[in-house]
Amino acid sequence: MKVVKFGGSSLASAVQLIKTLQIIKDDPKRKFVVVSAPGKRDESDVKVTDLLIEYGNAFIEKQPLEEIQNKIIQRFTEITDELEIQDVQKTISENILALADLEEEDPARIMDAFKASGENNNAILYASFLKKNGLNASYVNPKDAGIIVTNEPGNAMILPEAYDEIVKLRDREGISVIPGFFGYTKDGKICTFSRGGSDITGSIIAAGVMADLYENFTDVDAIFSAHPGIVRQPREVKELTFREMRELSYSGFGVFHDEALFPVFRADIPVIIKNTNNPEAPGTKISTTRKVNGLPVVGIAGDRGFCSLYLSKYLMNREVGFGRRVLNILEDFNINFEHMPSGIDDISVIFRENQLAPEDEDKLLTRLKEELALDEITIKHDLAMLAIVGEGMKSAIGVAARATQSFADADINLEMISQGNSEVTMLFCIEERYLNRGIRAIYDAYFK
Ligand SMILES: Nc1ncnc2c1ncn2[C@@H]1O[C@H](COP(=O)(O)OP(=O)(O)O)[C@@H](O)[C@H]1O
Ligand SMILES: N[C@@H](CC(=O)OP(=O)(O)O)C(=O)O
Repeated sequence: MKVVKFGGSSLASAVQLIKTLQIIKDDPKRKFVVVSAPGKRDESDVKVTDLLIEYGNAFIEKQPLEEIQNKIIQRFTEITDELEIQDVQKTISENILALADLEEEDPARIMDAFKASGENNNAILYASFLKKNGLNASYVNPKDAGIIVTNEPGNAMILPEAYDEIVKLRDREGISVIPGFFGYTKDGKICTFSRGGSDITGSIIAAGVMADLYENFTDVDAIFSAHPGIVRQPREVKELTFREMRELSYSGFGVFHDEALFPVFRADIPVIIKNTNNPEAPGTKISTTRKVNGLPVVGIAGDRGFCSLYLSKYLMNREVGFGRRVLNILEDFNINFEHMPSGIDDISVIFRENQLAPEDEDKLLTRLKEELALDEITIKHDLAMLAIVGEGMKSAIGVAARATQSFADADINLEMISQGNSEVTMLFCIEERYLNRGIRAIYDAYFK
């Protein structure tokens, strides 16, 4: 059996839903369908999830709700009218309006209940659409599916015991349509995954039902070696390992959520990324191993929004526990660091800017300077991390040399270089404003 996930772009309009119907009909093994909320119909459009966030904010701030409610209902009505499944529209409209009766104080929980209703109502809609077209399909609420998650609004994680329930879905008759993006806490509260989290639901269901394949349908023929908005017509990647995909997703490939790989990786279930608009294209396969085709690098990813703390102290190398004390102070500020390159007498800590509230910056620097008796401490903002990824890098010589030369030729100064022991990724920290130029330079160096 196969688990299929349709992303927001695949369900943005009636025309898109009709394409997905053919995909489901083409293969009777497609027994589990995980759906996102309707996404963007074109570049200028707004995703239903973003409309629901606007609705949730208006509700929290006790502002008028009618306009935004109508906008959301209208998005669904356009689809149900065109697909002639108007009977289900009444339920969806009522569900959207009922959000305004929510009795909940915590803004984060309110927001999750609002966000989740995009996927939930779309699953109700989608099951009705499949039935109308002669398929034996039914909607399954994530609670009934057994998707029990941690109590972290907007950032939930699946609990291990959830799999004991999810496996029971195998016995269901017909096609099960499951909303993506959210689960329930042990005490029955809705909690969403982080943004893009329907990919995670698909992976959880695939691992839970022990599927043969997890098919993730999106709007591109394959995963490309670089973001198609940055490099013109980048090369398609036929195969990736889980490790390569994890590194690329984490470093900025928005096409597949980085946390979504974990369940399928552990269960050793291959993933295929395919295009709803061109399902004949072979797509990109992600699995444990792949043939290394001679090229050391498979992809180049980049992400903005980092900052770097530079700490220096003469004879730091002699001080036992120095690193631990730095990290303890960071922990007090709830900062999760990404990288920590070090020299003899200095250490840098790179973390995402959103980890540190601007009003806390001075406090953090003062505490570090005083408690660690530093000679110097500085913080640099507006940095980007650029990652070069490929299993083939392990056995290739000169990968770093070629990259650093390309940065030099493109007139880009390197703030930091780091290569993990796995040798699957090499990371470069550069100024944010040079990120796209850097990606293009590195792409040309490895693929042209
Ligand atoms: N390296 C990449 N390869 C393919 N697509 C990428 C890459 N990096 C970013 N993307 C973007 O990811 C988009 C698909 O992801 P997403 O918007 O989450 O789709 P969905 O609506 O199917 O969930 C593509 O349209 C593309 O612009
Ligand atoms: N709709 C949610 C979850 C999701 O996965 O959506 P998409 O498949 O459109 O990336 C979001 O926008 O975050």
